[in-house]
Amino acid sequence: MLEVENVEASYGSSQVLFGMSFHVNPGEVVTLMGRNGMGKTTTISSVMGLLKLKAGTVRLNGEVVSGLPPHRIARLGVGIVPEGRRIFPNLTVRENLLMAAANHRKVREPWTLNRVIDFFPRLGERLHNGGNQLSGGEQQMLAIGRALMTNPQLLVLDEAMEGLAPIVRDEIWARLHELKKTGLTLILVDKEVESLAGFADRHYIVEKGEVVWEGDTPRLLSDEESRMRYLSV
Ligand SMILES: Nc1ncnc2c1ncn2[C@@H]1O[C@H](COP(=O)(O)OP(=O)(O)OP(=O)(O)O)[C@@H](O)[C@H]1O
Repeated sequence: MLEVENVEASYGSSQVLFGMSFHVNPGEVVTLMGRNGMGKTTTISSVMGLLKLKAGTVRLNGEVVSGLPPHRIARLGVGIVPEGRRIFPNLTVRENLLMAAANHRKVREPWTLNRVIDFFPRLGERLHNGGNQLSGGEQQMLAIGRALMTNPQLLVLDEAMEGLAPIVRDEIWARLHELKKTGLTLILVDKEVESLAGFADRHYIVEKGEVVWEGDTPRLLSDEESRMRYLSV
């Protein structure tokens, strides 16, 4: 579904991605792991069209999308739950959700306001609260709900569990399991090997702007040396 090939990208004169390559098959859950500052978020920005590539290609369903503006890539069905959530603090929960609503690919059972509220009942209780009146967990649910309202075929979550209490994380993991069951393709950027291993199919470890390790979950769990080398802090 998604192929990222030899992507190079910079912020001004400082290069961050040096030949980033990975792929995601339809229905898969894939992680990008790695320590802080290694280029995971920059990789996501490159996929979303938020950063001009110096080299390399991004393909979605076989078609080159690198070079397209972000709104075109979003219309093709790539949804994002960005690092830091970025919900609109001055809009209500309902407004945050409705402003994202789109079904450009004409999916048969689209995500709607009611479906998102059924999925996250807590958002239903907070529908008329402002984005700035929500707890961290509720904000994260809203960020996921908002991305679902775009009816993505590929959903990217960047550090979705960051700063959340364990009980809230469990609640959100349970929802992500439900999304996986629907066949939605997911990319998770995260650092928590334990929770990711129980959920994802394959993993890529990013270091200094390139993939230095890849493998499925059993391989990740058995390769303690690589986990220590690339992921321990
Ligand atoms: N907007 C920016 N302008 C300049 N440099 C940036 C910008 N965003 C990120 N960087 C730098 O690019 C490098 C990669 O950052 P990136 O956010 O992609 O890493 P990451 O692996 O996602 O880490 P984290 O988990 O901390 O978000 C870092 O050195 C960072 O300081």
